[in-house]
Amino acid sequence: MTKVAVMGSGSWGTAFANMVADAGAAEVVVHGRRSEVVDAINQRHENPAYFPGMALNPALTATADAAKALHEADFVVLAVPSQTLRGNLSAWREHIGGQAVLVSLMKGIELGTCRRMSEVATEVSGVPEDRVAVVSGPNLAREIAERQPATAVMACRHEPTAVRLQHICKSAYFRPYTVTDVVGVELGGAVKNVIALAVGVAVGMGFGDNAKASLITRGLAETVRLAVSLGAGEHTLAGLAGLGDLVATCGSPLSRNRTFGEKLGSGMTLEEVVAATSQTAEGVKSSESVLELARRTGVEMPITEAVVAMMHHDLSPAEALAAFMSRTAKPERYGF
Ligand SMILES: NC(=O)C1=CN([C@@H]2O[C@H](COP(=O)(O)OP(=O)(O)OC[C@H]3O[C@@H](n4cnc5c(N)ncnc54)[C@H](O)[C@@H]3O)[C@@H](O)[C@H]2O)C=CC1
Ligand SMILES: O=C(CO)COP(=O)(O)O
Repeated sequence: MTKVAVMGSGSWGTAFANMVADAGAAEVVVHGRRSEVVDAINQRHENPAYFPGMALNPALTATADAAKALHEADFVVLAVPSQTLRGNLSAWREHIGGQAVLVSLMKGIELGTCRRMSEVATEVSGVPEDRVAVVSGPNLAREIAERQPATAVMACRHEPTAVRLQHICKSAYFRPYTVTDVVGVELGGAVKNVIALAVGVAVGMGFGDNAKASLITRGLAETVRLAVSLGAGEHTLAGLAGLGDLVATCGSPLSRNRTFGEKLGSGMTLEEVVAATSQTAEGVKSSESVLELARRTGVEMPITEAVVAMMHHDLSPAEALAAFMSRTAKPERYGF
């Protein structure tokens, strides 16, 4: 039987592993760092750190031994924070089999290098691009752990690899589509976290659906500008990994990025928000890499600029709003 190793037992790693176990076409093992989480998954079929009281598939197993998880794995699913992937994968690569497919669940851009996660995965592991895939879309982990219906895209330059991944993920409540535009899918996922921070700030400031919809729509426009400049197909951003994920994340109180922004918008200081956040809010760090990519490609990204200024340069939400609203009047453009 196909073996899937999910490296990371946090929110999305656990929900994804459980979803693949439910799909029934593969044997699934999760690698976690904490023995209490590993023991709880094996003995009580529960991850008390992320989804207390929620029943996981009893066939799902866990191990704290990375080599054991990776042994003879056909698919190696990477579910760690974007900024730690390079370090994590460096430790794991010697145990990854010669024909394994790497699958990134991550939505971030590496600080310093501005690399997408599939690029980091290829560079560190030596696994060729044809065997590196990305899963993205409107996938709030808790809803999927609750077995609510969802869709996603499985992206790989080599379509047969995406189809293999689709086969092991398809279930009664999860409908995966395939695409070959890895650049568009990864940029869609990384930038939506930045836009979700901005939406969260607006929500925290007490604004309603007009502000939210405006940020989502203009956020999509700047995402398309960047992604197309870097080689993506425009239509990908109108799909699940672009618009779909933006709508889900920006509309949901379950989003860690939106929640982070909301706390800042409601008056907490950045330090207080950081101290109150235990899970990964990727947009906080990735916003700097996204802005750097925009500068390199000469693309204008005003919402991203405002987010970077609020997250890293002490601009207050009120100042960011004033700066955004006083921009020069212009015709509406979607993309270019
Ligand atoms: N939670 C969600 O709803 C979704 C998350 N994602 C993406 O999946 C990726 C992982 O996110 P989550 O599972 O939600 O994050 P999380 O914060 O819930 O879990 C991160 C996991 O990585 C592990 N880890 C391994 N090495 C680490 C290190 N050096 N530092 C910190 N943690 C380390 C942690 O122990 C933990 O199990 C992110 O890129 C996120 O954007 C994508 C779709 C949905
Ligand atoms: O990517 C997500 C939903 O698709 C989850 O968003 P957060 O990381 O903001 O929780």
